[in-house]
Amino acid sequence: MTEALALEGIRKSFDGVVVLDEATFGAKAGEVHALLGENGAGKSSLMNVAAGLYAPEGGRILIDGAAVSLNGPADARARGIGMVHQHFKLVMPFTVAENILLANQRPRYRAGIKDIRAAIEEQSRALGFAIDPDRRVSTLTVAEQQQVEIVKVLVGGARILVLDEPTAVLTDAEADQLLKTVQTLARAGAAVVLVTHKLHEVKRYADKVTIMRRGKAVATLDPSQTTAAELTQLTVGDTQPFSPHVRKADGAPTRLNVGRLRCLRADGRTALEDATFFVRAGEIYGIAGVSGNGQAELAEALIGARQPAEGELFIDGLGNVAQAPMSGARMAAVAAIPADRYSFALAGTLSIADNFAVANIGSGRYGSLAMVDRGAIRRDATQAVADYDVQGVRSIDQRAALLSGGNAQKLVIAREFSREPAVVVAHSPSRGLDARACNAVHQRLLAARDRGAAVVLISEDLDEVMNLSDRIGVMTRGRIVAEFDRPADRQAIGRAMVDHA
Ligand SMILES: Nc1ncnc2c1ncn2[C@@H]1O[C@H](COP(=O)(O)OP(=O)(O)OP(=O)(O)O)[C@@H](O)[C@H]1O
Repeated sequence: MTEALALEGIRKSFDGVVVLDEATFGAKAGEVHALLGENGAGKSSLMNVAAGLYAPEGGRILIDGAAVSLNGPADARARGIGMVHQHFKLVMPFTVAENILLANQRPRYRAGIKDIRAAIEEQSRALGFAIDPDRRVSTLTVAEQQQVEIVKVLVGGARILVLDEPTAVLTDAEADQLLKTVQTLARAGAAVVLVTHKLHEVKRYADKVTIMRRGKAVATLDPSQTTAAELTQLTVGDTQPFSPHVRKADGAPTRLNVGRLRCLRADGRTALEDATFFVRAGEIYGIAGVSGNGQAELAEALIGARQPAEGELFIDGLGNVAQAPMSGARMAAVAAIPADRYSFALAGTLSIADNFAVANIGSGRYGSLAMVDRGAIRRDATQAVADYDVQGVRSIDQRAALLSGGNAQKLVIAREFSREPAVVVAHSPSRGLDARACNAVHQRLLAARDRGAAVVLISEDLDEVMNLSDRIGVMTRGRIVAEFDRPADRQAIGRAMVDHA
């Protein structure tokens, strides 16, 4: 059968650095084709070529067997290629319907919005999503925004669907539901490309898998005939599995104390309701729960990006900072690894060095604001990039937005751990990381704990929470509804999530 999408010998470089090196990839209608590869291997770049965002320097693009030259993203969309990006491209103050209308222009706004609303409702129903077309995107959780992105490309008539790490922000159950839906779309005739780092998704949902390494597609395999260990080996080479030892923090001082914290969402609805827990020095406190139950708001409140409506937030050495303005001392004390790195952690248009400096400037380590020691910043940024294996850095003066998703996350982590924070707040810290980088981040969290930091690990990935946490709180509807000591019973945690929902 002819491939719906074929990319042959694609070449692309940036600033003279080769990013795609004769990469070849094909996706057939009716199939889910996974694309695997370590952070920075070129997966997003290759798909950006397919989506008309990057013009290739060599090679051919074929749609249904016919060579085409894509004249930008609108041209790719018109030919049935729809891509959902790692970093969503939604306009936050607009409603769902307005966003989808914007991406799929209609001649007249009024008729257009009615028409689009009906299309959204139809697609959402078919996909099993509960999307309200009139909700403002800024009030949606990350998982809901992901669904809007998928509906957006389907409303646009995509039949070649490229999903760049679509489940990175979803819980296991949400991811399963999404991938089942995606599989159904494929069976109904779509060609689906699934960029992912999650091997179980490849094994369970993909009909084929292509592995990329350093800009090349090095193998295409049948996932049912390949073990997860073989896929890991092909993707990142050997990685060392590790087992975190448990540290008993009983009796250690409390470094973070959250009492009856209440936060409202932008639309006035309550996101956090009486959230109460504490974390001791030398302890990882994991927060498990279905996404959208207040985790994002909690993380934002803890890192100072959101002011709580009520409640207390004690940080060791700083006192109650619930209503306090952001300060250099707080930035120095709390390491912030938020789930949405481009909203809260990185400024894409600033250089890598400036992004590195920004969270450390208040500490006085680089002089005063009036006299910044740029030499020291450059030295530390260069060292951190090396220590944390941030790849794809031609120069620390390059814009952070040019890093691959996983490498941008490594930069955030490098910066946040470059000081010795008393409290670490990590929300989905391994989102978008390949197996090796994910292991490295887990090791860093454990090292921070062993050094005496209080670590809050918020993650929708229950395995991650269970593997690393010394204690686990289950969060439902903005409250910690149950707590478990290690070793926690997975079933009991699952029940707590559901019982209180
Ligand atoms: N517009 C751009 N300008 C400069 N460099 C770029 C640009 N887009 C991508 N790159 C570089 O190309 C390389 C491949 O990045 P890409 O995002 O394709 O990797 P990836 O396999 O998707 O990684 P990840 O799993 O981390 O998302 C990286 O080194 C990245 O910095």
